[in-house]
Amino acid sequence: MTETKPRGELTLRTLAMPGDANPAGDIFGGWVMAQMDLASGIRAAERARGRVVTAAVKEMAFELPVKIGDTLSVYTDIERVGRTSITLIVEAWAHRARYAKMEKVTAGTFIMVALDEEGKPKAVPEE
Ligand SMILES: CC(=O)SCCNC(=O)CCNC(=O)[C@H](O)C(C)(C)COP(=O)(O)OP(=O)(O)OC[C@H]1O[C@@H](n2cnc3c(N)ncnc32)[C@H](O)[C@@H]1OP(=O)(O)O
Repeated sequence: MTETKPRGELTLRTLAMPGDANPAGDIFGGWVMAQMDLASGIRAAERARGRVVTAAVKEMAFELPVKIGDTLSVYTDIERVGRTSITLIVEAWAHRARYAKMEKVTAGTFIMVALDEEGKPKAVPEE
C-alpha cells in the first residue's frame, strides 16, 4: 500500500489482542470487519440521528495483516446519503506495535440504513 494518509474521520480506535488472533499472531479478518462495522454504525447513527442497520458491505479487501499488539484505527468517510441509506468508505489502519508507522490494512464500502422505531427504513434527515 502506498497511501500515507487516511481518508475520512477517525471514528474508532482499539487494540488487537491475542484472543482475536490465530496461532501465527495474525488477527482474524472477521474481528477487523467487526470493528469497521462498529465504526460505520457510530458514524451513520450520528448522521441519521437515530438507529441504523448494516444493509450491505461491498468491495472489502484485506491487503495487509493486523498483528497482535497493533492499534487499529478505523476512519469513515460519508460518500453518499440516499433517501434512507448512508454509504461510507471505511478504512482500517494499523499502528504497528514494533514500528512507529501506520499502514492501511483494509478498506471497504458499507451501506447503512436508517430505521424507525419499528425497524422500517426511514428518511435520513437534512444535515
Ligand atoms: C446493527 C447491525 O449492523 S444489524 C446486523 C446486520 N444487518 C441486518 O440485520 C439488516 C437486515 N436487513 C434489513 O433489515 C433490511 O434488508 C434493510 C432495513 C437493510 C433494508 O430493508 P428493505 O425493505 O430492503 O428497504 P428498501 O428496499 O427500502 O431499501 C432501503 C435502502 O437501503 C438500500 N439497500 C438495501 N439493500 C441494499 C444493498 N444490498 N446494497 C445497497 N443498498 C441497499 C436501498 O437502496 C435503499 O436506499 P435509499 O433509500 O437511500 O434509496
